[in-house]
Amino acid sequence: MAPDTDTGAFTCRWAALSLSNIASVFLPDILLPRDESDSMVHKLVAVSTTGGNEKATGWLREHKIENAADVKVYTSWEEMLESGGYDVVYISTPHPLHYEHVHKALKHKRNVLVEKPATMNRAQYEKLVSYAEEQNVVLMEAMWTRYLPATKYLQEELLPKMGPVRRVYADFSFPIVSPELAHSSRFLDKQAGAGALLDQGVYALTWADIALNSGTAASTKVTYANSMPVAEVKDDVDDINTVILSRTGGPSNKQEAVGIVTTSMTLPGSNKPAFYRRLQANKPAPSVRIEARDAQVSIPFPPIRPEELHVQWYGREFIDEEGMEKEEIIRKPIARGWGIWYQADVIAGRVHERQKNGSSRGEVIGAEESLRVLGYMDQAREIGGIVYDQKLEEIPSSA
Ligand SMILES: NC(=O)C1=CN([C@@H]2O[C@H](COP(=O)(O)OP(=O)(O)OC[C@H]3O[C@@H](n4cnc5c(N)ncnc54)[C@H](OP(=O)(O)O)[C@@H]3O)[C@@H](O)[C@H]2O)C=CC1
Ligand SMILES: O=C1OC[C@@H](O)[C@H](O)[C@H]1O
Repeated sequence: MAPDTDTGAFTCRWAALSLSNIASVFLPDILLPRDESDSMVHKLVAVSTTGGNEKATGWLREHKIENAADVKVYTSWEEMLESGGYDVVYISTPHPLHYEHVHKALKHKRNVLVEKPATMNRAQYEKLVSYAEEQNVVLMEAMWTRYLPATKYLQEELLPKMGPVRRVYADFSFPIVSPELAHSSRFLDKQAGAGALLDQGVYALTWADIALNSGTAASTKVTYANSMPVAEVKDDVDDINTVILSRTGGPSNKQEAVGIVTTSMTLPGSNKPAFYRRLQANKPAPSVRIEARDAQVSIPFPPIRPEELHVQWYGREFIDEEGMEKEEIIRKPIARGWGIWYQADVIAGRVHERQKNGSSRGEVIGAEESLRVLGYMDQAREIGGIVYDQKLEEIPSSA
């Protein structure tokens, strides 16, 4: 356990398994300066990279990591997992490697934050969930969107007041793939888990899950799926996907609702420079629309990083002089940086609690939600015909 700072804040020490593109967003984001009154700070203490010392040194310099000289560099991820000396390991390798990397981390009793999608399928994550519990550590899927202020406000304050949800549209389409993109990129290489459903659908399905499953005992499953691959790429890499979820059940089957979920890695438009900058565009067409009995709420693009909720309440008191429903815009801005750090505070907080108070069993933050969404992706793949090499889907017998 790291000593608390002079201000009494908990210092959460991080190790990074891989210096991936997203690690270059996540790590600088968690290291941004914080208010003195904050109850925790994050510190990077170890990295492992297959790119060797040169990649690590260049990366630490490029990202201006303050304590770079003290960051231990490993060229073997196994060795880093074995050695310890940190509170949480952040795993951001391509998704077909998540199972093996998380499993090894749990074996060494490391707390783990693993990038989305947590694994290739539900069965793999089920296995990791029970293993984390057995090993008495904390595991969490890095579904960062769930932990942002706008999402939390929607779930905790707005949805409970909107009456039963009847329909949700959720789209995450973002043109990552262009004709110029190398076929070896993880976005087009099936061995690296390429495909819009696992990469982007996981967010859109998360929104459908939030809308359909918050505060209800009803059950939701995929009833239709259609998948169109990226043109002119050798393996079928799924691109334009349409998935329909149906919710049934609840008292007298009154909780019927539908979710329409879409993805694309080629629509809308072309992929030109400034990938992450383009993700900051607040486009007027909503990416998510949740329709309930008493109101509807829309979320502008990008649905991975909402900062505004556009709400229309139904009822006479909300009608303007022209007979139209008034729109209320609720702003819930991200306090600093990209906002991917909120989830880091969540897992660090749990780890700190457990270090202070002790624990006899591990815990998986958001386990039910992650498992439900992985289950929807399994069902959609089955119906829509999205197939990966069986080896990527296995649970190795030694594990
Ligand atoms: N939360 C979010 O917003 C985002 C999440 N993601 C998720 O993060 C994951 C990574 O995506 P992305 O950053 O685009 O990936 P990249 O292709 O940029 O990086 C993947 C990295 O994994 C490491 N790696 C690859 N193969 C191996 C191996 N066999 N053994 C050990 N390490 C290996 C390498 O890092 P090194 O060279 O350092 O060893 C490589 O650079 C995916 O699961 C993706 O879905 C991606 C983008 C955004
Ligand atoms: O998680 C992600 O967020 C941004 C996307 O465009 C990217 O493909 C995906 O991996």
